[in-house]
Amino acid sequence: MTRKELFKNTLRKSVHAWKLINELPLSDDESLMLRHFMDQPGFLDLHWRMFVPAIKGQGTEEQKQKWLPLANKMQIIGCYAQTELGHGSNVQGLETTATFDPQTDQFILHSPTQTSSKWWPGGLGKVSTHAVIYARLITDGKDHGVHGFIVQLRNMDDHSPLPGITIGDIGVKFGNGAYNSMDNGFLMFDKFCIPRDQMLMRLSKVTREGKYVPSDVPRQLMYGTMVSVRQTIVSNASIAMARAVCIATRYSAVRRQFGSQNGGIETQVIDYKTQQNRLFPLLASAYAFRFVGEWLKWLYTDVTQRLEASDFATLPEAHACTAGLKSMTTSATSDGIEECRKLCGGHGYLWCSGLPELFAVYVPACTYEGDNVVLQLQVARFLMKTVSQLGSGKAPAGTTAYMGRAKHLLQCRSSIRKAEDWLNPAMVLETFEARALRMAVSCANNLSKFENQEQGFSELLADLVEAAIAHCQLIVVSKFIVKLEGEIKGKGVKNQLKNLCYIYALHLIHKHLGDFLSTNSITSEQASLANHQLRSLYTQVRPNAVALVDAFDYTDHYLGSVLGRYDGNVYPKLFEEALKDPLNDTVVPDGYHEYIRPLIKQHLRSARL
Ligand SMILES: CC/C=C\C/C=C\C/C=C\C/C=C\C/C=C\C/C=C\CCC(=O)SCCNC(=O)CCNC(=O)[C@H](O)C(C)(C)COP(=O)(O)OP(=O)(O)OC[C@H]1O[C@@H](n2cnc3c(N)ncnc32)[C@H](O)[C@@H]1OP(=O)(O)O
Ligand SMILES: Cc1cc2nc3c(=O)[nH]c(=O)nc-3n(C[C@H](O)[C@H](O)[C@H](O)COP(=O)(O)OP(=O)(O)OC[C@H]3O[C@@H](n4cnc5c(N)ncnc54)[C@H](O)[C@@H]3O)c2cc1C
Repeated sequence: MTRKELFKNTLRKSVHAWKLINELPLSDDESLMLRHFMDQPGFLDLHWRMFVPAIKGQGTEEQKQKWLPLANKMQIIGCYAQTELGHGSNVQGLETTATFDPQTDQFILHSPTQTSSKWWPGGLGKVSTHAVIYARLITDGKDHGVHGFIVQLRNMDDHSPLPGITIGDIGVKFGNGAYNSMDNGFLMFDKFCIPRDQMLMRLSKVTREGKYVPSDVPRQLMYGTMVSVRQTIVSNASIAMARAVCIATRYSAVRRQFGSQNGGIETQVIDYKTQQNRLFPLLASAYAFRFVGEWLKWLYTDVTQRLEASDFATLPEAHACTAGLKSMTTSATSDGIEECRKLCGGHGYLWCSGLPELFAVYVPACTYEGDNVVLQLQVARFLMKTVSQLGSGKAPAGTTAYMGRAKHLLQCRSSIRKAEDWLNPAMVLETFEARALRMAVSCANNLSKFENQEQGFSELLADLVEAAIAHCQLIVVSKFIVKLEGEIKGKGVKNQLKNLCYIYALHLIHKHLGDFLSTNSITSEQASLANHQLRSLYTQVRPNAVALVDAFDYTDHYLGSVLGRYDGNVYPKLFEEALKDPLNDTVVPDGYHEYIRPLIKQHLRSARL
């Protein structure tokens, strides 16, 4: 499809989905499922995942009563317009202004520079009638920082932009189809006025007289919508990883190369240890991210309930966990999808493998909802704060509880003696805890050598990100272990999950061996025992690998991959797909008479001479 066709088709699908949701009707969870099967980014994502939650989270009761019924019935369509041409990560650096005019009781929205243009918001370019806009609030010449506003963008009769608004699509993005179904947009305000009651005022307010009343709750609650989406992105990472792994695993069982003597049957590529060493950790990651996603959903629900009761104690941890896990899982999944493409050899590069499209649509997850490095630095700040408070009497809680055992973890030596010890949950956990704590403490020690903490932080950014990743990996490993300790129906299933859990943990040890050795969390002998155990786990997973991806229950239609077909009938179907290509409509291609024939004839003539 051309971009225009793709966009229009996505509108058609979205509206059809909305119709089904209402007619059947579907529950929230079922609607989410429908979104997965629709399998295309579109304006509904931003309306439901960001616009509505922003009003719910930051609006007053009156604002919710006014706007939510309209939004819930989709009588208005909204998006989340925060990022600007000049600033995305640095939210405090946004330039759009919202100046209160006491004469008219309105805010005047203005884009003072080109870099202040809103740039990227999904659904903004062509669809949304409304947006939650983030702009610097100015009253009586004073800048109060960034706040949210509900703004109508387009005329409700003919969809034209309202006077004072310039709006459009930012252009083609990475890949052929992929994220191009979405109208990511730009927007400029030219002294555009909105009534005062359209500032989202649950947190801070502007009175009729123009007095600014600051929030009596943490201002970071303004970032709540991002926290909520980051949480869902973790579960989505598992879905995308599982999809790529399903394709690569099934195809690896079909594909044969080498290994035959005297023309006998060749080896299935899945039987090569190198293939297993690349594939099975990704299979394990798909399961691991699902379990940590379930846990994160619980954590998010818990913090939401606490916030409603004005208990803000766990907000920093919820922010650190959602930011860090969003970052870690999306980076691993993007890399994992690309690895799956390579695991499928040349055919993985074909569009009909399903992997190029999956990669193109998935990879912006490393950037949207917070650049992955910027988010890990938030985790690092949280860790440095926690380390600095050790010994102050305030015991670290939740995912940093292990830091409360700093004395032990800083000096303990791993008691792994034989390969099987690497299947001991307590020993594995302690290894990850020791590594994470030692990396964090080492950063904190290095930071303390700087007179200026911010300057020290800047200098140590790369180390801090590594410490943050180590902490996040510990969370994923620990939540997988907790899952195993819970009720799992069927001993066989439990055994398989156990194998995957230890593959996940031991492959991380192998991958980050430098961290584990340099922090003395393990010795090189223990590292080689871990490798030995990993190889043995691969052997145990091998006979069940295809069943473990069948368990994701993806239909062929959803997978959209010739290589990942359930029936394994890959080669005839590759031919079928090839023959569908428009280039094969004619035997002699368009352009033959114009370019190829004259070229060949010229050679023939010169050959005769
Ligand atoms: C699509 C493929 C097909 C199939 C998939 C199938 C289905 C998919 C289904 C649905 C999709 C799901 C979701 C997708 C929906 C939409 C996603 C699409 C598009 C994405 C939209 C966006 O990108 S919106 C824009 C996002 N922007 C960002 O994330 C900006 C990142 N920057 C920031 O968050 C902040 O600026 C910052 C955190 C980096 C820094 O903030 P600030 O400068 O204010 O803070 P400080 O560093 O000074 O810290 C101050 C203290 O505040 C704490 N803090 C910061 N943030 C938070 C927070 N959120 N909550 C709580 N506390 C916070 C910080 O820790 C500091 O604390 P101290 O104690 O140290 O003072
Ligand atoms: C597909 C897609 C959809 C999007 N949808 C929306 C939307 O609906 N609404 C919306 O408001 N926005 C949206 N965005 C914007 C998105 O949220 C931002 O692009 C994202 O937050 C990253 O910000 P940035 O582009 O400013 O990156 P930058 O911050 O400019 O990042 C550039 C580089 O600088 C590095 N960097 C930046 N700051 C630091 C630092 N402090 N320390 C170390 N390194 C740093 C980053 O790691 C990165 O390598 C979307 C983006 C994409 C790609």
